[in-house]
Amino acid sequence: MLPTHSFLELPAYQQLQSHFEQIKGRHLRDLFAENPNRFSDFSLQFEDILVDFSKNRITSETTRLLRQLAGEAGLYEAIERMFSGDAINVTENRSVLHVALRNRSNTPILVDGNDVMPDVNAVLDKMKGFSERISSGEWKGYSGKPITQLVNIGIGGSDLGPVMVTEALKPYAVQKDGKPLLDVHFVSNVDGVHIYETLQKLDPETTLFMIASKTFTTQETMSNAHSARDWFLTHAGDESAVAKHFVAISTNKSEVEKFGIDPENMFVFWDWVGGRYSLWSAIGLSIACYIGFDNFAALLEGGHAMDQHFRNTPIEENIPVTLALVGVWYNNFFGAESHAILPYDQYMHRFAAYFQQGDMESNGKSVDRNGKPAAYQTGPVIWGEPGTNGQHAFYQLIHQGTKLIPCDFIAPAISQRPLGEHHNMLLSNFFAQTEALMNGKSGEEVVSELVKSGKNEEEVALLMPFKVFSGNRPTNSILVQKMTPRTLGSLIALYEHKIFTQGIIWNIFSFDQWGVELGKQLANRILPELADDQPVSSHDSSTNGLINYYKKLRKG
Ligand SMILES: O=P(O)(O)OC[C@H]1O[C@@](O)(CO)[C@@H](O)[C@@H]1O
Repeated sequence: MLPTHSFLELPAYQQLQSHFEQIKGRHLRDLFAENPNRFSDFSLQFEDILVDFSKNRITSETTRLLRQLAGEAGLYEAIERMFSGDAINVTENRSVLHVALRNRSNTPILVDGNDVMPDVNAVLDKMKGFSERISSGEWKGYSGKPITQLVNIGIGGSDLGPVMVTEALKPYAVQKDGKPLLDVHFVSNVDGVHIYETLQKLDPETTLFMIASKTFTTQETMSNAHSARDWFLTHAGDESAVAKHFVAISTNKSEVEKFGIDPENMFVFWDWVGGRYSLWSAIGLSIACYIGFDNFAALLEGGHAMDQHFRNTPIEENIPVTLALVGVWYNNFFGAESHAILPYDQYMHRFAAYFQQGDMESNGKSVDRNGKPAAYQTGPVIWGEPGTNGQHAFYQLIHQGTKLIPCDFIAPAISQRPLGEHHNMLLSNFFAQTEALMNGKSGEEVVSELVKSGKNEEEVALLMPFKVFSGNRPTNSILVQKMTPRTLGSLIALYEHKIFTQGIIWNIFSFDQWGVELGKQLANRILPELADDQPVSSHDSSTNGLINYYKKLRKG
């Protein structure tokens, strides 16, 4: 087992507790007033990515103590252990090497004494060749037509990454006659609606299904894959056509063969790739086909550049570590329970959803690496929607609610789709919201506005309390020049390493996910009970009652 610390007993934790008592009441307005260089003192840059963390309730003493906390928690050693291929995923006895998938400098990375890079590069070459055969039209379906529709069938990490990236990089889609060559679809939910609605849009002669599953045993994915295969065969008629329209992406060759996919059409990855960290692997095949392999390679390059930044940059300039530490500050000292990711970029509309799995499946743990219950908060609830939509949905709570919601605002300086004043309007909101959250609006300002608007004394007295904004609500602003494949790759890797850093500080195992097993086990137990209309009594009264009511209702 790893030599591990107890978070609460770290000297820096105890110093941070007293520091918190000293500064928790400081207002950001005052922190900015006392340091005209606050923006430059609390901003970091990586390539074209500017990270402004000055609108956080921190001082230079806060960052000093937080960095000390990271050192005491063994962060530097932990980073080296990950990059060196040590089996840091202890409970599954696996390495954690999504960084190898994008290791474009090809330095050897050893797992059990073997350099994994030749295998990584062989799969990338196979992905390149396949994506080029699809985009050139060389790959033909059973009736001799080229492929124009891709369907990725997967869930969790076998879905969320490809969805997020193909949406975020839609402007980079391979084009034919002025529009995207490929329609890309994603089926994930076991709800029959999902596969049904997708199949309605497909031409079996020109559709290719990618069955993406690390284990190739996930109930949702295998059910959807079989339904897709059945649908396909009703049109194609002949089993031999399957090979032209189904490929598999998995670590499990025997299950792929059992499904009936030719191993030649299998794109492999390895157990040292976590599902939620797998978009860089063959799981990214739909991405590589949709945006072209060169753009997929640029995504990898961006991730690799951030890996090198994370591994080699001193903590004071280290962006993933900085964002991780600021998150620990709110999570463990201010008691914040969630963290909002708010991209001011409609193409990035699935970015927060992606990191719901990335962060919450990694750090949603309550037992530390010594197997002891964690007597402190660990991973936050991750949520978010694109701006400006969120402003019309939940910003009321962020501005005037009783909860502290640390927020990451993300925006590109250059729009992929410039149109009149739209981008300036978007960015004016991006800038205004963090300014408003920081400054708020005082009672005096509210009174003066109300008087100016003609309200009488009684109306002013009535309205004032409801129109005051306390401000002092913390945000990070991440401003990139343009959301290119490289920039997106760096941004994703940035958040991955933030999650890693927080896991080390909280002394938890971030790369297993035992918490997803119980629900699946119980569902597998209940499924056969639903096969007939006999009432059940093997559960608690609620579950029995619900199942029996379902059986009654479904009769119509
Ligand atoms: O890729 P697969 O093996 O089908 O797993 C899908 C998803 O299921 C999990 O919930 C694990 O069971 C996620 O960790 C994973 O990304």
